[in-house]
Amino acid sequence: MFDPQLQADVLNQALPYIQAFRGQTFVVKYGGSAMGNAALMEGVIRNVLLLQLVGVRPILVHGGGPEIDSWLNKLGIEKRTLGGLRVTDEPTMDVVEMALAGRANKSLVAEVQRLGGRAIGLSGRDADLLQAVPVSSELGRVGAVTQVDPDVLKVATEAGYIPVVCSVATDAEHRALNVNADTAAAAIAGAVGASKLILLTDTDGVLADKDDKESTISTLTQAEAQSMIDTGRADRGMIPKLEAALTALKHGVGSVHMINGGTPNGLLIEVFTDRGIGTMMAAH
Ligand SMILES: Nc1ncnc2c1ncn2[C@@H]1O[C@H](COP(=O)(O)OP(=O)(O)O)[C@@H](O)[C@H]1O
Ligand SMILES: CC(=O)N[C@@H](CCC(=O)OP(=O)(O)O)C(=O)O
Repeated sequence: MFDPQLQADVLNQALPYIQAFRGQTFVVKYGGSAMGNAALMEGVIRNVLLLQLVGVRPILVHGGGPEIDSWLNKLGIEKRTLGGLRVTDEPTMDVVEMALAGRANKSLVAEVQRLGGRAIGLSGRDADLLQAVPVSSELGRVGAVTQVDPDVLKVATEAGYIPVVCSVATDAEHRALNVNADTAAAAIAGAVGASKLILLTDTDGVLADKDDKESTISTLTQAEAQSMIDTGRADRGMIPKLEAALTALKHGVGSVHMINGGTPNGLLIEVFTDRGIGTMMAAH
């Protein structure tokens, strides 16, 4: 039942967090695995809008692995991955860009607008936001970020827009490269001086045992994260996530949070209460 006293208490308890985070930039990475359901997406975007209204500058970076997979499938192009990254030949790169910069980006922009916010959709190729070089010949058009030009993000956030960024980057010849979205989010978080990088995915955080959904690690040190990668306790999508977290912390981001995009109000719980959910990695 609606309890006005309880509702007022909740708002009141958020005061110290709102005071602490006002004016700070948070990069929120929304993974394709947690983007599939319209009701969940609405919940996440409402939380992002609330963050902005209490003075945080949110930047939304998104993936769209399942969206890419479904278009590859329709076009009869085989999917291959290596170490959690998509092997990206030229036809695959076309599909990646169409799916990420097109469908995935615009559906998030539309959702922000529908819920009363102002969003500007960007690809890493816009304003040279994400510059990259090919990682290896084996991976084809997969890019490693070499430089971020955060200017356009600054202009947009200062004007009250929520930037919605997809992880397609530009190479030196102005051609597209496919960057893992966690990697892109970490590079952006470092370049804009974000205080938090929040990765929303489809597990409750980093699992000590990847086959046991109940084994979420609440606090992970950088050494433990490295060891999970080295010993194979993290695989597939979790490897780029842990590597991204380590990169972000190295570049001055205050903390990295990995939470389930499907937990109702998960973002608000993580940011505005001391009962964090998911996995937190701090700089020290
Ligand atoms: N130790 C681990 N803890 C949590 N998830 C793990 C772990 N190792 C592998 N994974 C896998 O990583 C997946 C998340 O990565 P991914 O599918 O790329 O998500 P997103 O689209 O959110 O980036 C999980 O669904 C899980 O299958
Ligand atoms: C190089 C590489 O693997 N790029 C990713 C980019 C999208 C992504 O990262 O999406 P999620 O966040 O949903 O996993 C891909 O092609 O799937």
